[in-house]
Amino acid sequence: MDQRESLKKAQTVVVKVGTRTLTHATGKLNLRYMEKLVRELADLANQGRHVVLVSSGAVGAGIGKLGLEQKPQSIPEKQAVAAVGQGLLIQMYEKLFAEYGLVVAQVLLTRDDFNDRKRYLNSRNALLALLKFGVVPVINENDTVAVEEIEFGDNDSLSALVASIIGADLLVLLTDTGGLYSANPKLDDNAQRLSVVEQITPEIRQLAGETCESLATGGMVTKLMAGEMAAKSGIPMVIANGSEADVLPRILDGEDVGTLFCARDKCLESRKRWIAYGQTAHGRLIVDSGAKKALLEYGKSLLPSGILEVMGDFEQGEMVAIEDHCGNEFARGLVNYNSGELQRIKGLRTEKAAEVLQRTCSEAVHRNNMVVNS
Ligand SMILES: Nc1ncnc2c1ncn2[C@@H]1O[C@H](COP(=O)(O)OP(=O)(O)O)[C@@H](O)[C@H]1O
Ligand SMILES: N[C@@H](CCC(=O)OP(=O)(O)O)C(=O)O
Repeated sequence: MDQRESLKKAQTVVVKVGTRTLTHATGKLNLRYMEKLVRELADLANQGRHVVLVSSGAVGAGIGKLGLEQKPQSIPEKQAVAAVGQGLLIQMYEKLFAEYGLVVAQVLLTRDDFNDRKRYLNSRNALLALLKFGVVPVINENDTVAVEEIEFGDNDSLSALVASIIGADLLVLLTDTGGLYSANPKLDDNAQRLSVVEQITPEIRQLAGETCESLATGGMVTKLMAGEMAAKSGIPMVIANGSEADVLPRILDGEDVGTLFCARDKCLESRKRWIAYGQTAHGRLIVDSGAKKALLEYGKSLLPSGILEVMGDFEQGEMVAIEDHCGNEFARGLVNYNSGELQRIKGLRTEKAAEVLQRTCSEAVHRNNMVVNS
């Protein structure tokens, strides 16, 4: 079936909207746009689809409300401004969705909520329960508590992770350009829109530039990262201009709107998605070329004998990045030893490792707990 045609059947749709589309340059909410967005989402819900909204704009709206000239630089100020803006956003969504008889639920997440598998599954179950009740979850990063170590930093990645954990059928990123262009259309008048991207290759990545807007985060770079995460989770993604008339119904009617990023046929199963995207790496294992080949080409587990260096401080069961000696990460997985133990047995054959630790020794990272880049 044509890739666009297949979008018609999407049952659960995650829509992410960026700051620049939700707020005016003053930081005040763009009410006309919010009304349009809510109307289109409500119409999708009326078609019997489940909709999830990932909405940025808390910092932008907070700036507008407090009459600040620019984005605050310090973390506490940014957190305070987000707390003000998030309230405004949800109040407006509640009012607008209520006009169409829909109930909204505010869901604020941080990266930390996904690190622990139990919390990850709890978040998923809560979101699925909301959808079962016919509620529209309105999700944002919990900016008021998220500091660097536990933040996503951009809602493009957050929306892809949300789509992945609830097993959505489509992710739509609404922004202020008509999709991915051959160059940044804000800077180059000759830039051409790409209609379909089969796979995010290094050439495609090269097209993506930063944002030109001071209130936005990430530009096309983070949108392509989201696309990669979605594709590997088996979910197609569309980037489109949120201001275009009827943009959401047209995408779901299979029209040639925005840029469609196709899903991979071979995608990761749920637990491996959590290993690949839900977790932050607690440490790094630098491995030799033999180990790299065994992992990438022969689908093997990582043995202590292939480890050259152990970096960072981690506990057994935590997620570590696996890198070659040039520092290229090519896999990640849950480690069977803590960092102190691995320091003592790195480079040793299994029998020798057992002698050193005085217990039976096995793989450093078992294949079942590992995801390799493909
Ligand atoms: N190749 C490209 N195609 C389209 N937009 C691009 C490209 N490279 C960079 N951009 C920039 O990405 C911006 C959209 O990202 P961003 O400002 O972060 O929006 P949002 O707030 O919707 O997340 C565009 O306004 C544009 O300036
Ligand atoms: N969580 C932040 C938005 C972060 C973000 O990704 O912004 P954007 O690039 O405008 O989607 C906020 O609500 O202000």
